[in-house]
Amino acid sequence: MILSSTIQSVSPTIPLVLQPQDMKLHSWCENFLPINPSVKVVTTDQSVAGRGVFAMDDLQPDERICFIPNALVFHQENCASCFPQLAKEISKSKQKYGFGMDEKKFAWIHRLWRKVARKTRVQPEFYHLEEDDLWQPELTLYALEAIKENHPWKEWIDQWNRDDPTYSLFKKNAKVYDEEVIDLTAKELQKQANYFSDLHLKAALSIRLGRFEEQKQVLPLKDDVETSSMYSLLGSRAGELGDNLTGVIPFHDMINHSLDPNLSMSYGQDHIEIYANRPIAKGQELFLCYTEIGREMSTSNALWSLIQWGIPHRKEDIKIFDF
Ligand SMILES: C[S@@+](CC[C@H](N)C(=O)[O-])C[C@H]1O[C@@H](n2cnc3c(N)ncnc32)[C@H](O)[C@@H]1O
Repeated sequence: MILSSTIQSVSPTIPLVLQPQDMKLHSWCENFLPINPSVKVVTTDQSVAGRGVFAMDDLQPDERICFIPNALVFHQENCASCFPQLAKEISKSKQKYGFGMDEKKFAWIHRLWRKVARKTRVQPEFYHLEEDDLWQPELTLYALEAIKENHPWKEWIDQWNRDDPTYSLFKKNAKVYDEEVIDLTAKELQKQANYFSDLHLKAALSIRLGRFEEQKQVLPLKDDVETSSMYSLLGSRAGELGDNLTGVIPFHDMINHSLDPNLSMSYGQDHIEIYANRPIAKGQELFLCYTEIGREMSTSNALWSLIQWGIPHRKEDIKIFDF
């Protein structure tokens, strides 16, 4: 994986070739959403992340890349109408949990956070688990259900992928007390972003795993590798879509991140559109900026981006040093 969140890939010398899994994914997308015939999802070393979306022909500014009907977006509301039984179970679990009722239940995570704060001098935000924080475990349950039920989303979900140290940790279904594996993961992450201290990385990983454990006490998630892998995959693909609505947008989720993106998005009443915001030459990779913060990237955003999305940023792209 190349550590280049801001560098646009140059026109490749080797022609881009679609692998069989790329063709499968592409035909799934084309079945459901209009995509510009000049762009393709390609698995290639020329992508910043092993797979991305590329221009197979020159694209003009404002040219539409794809049109995604809201009904296809994998978010809590659409999932609840596709899987009403599971939606009922989720809602019952939330009611049973009773947010804010039993603060003592999570005293252990507050203790952990205090320890982290003492060691790193980072003041972690102390917050109690709220209903809005449950999008990741909730969408995990729906994604696993879609696979089980062979829902039309399955073919797309089967292609979800990420390749970074945090994902490896979740693929082992590691726990917050597995210090050795957390240590090793922090070392791997440090190779990608050596401006973070070992302690910061370990703290961030522990908080991430701790929060997952906390969420597992609210929703009926299994304690297995399939569940924790899906949870981590979702974390790297989902975005906030509106009030209490988070989701994964088909095709959009195949586009990699850059702080200097060549694509922009617009939101209609019932659809989302992605279009080129400048001329894009044949062979270039297409990019969106995942963070609204864009060029105002701070150290805490960079740490979050590394842990949650698996995306390292260059030190020179960090403009605000908030720890
Ligand atoms: C929404 S997906 C993008 C498509 C992804 N490459 C794929 O093959 O499915 C987000 C994942 O892509 C990778 N990624 C995206 N942008 C990246 C970048 N600029 N540098 C490194 N990895 C990136 C990260 O692993 C992240 O978890």
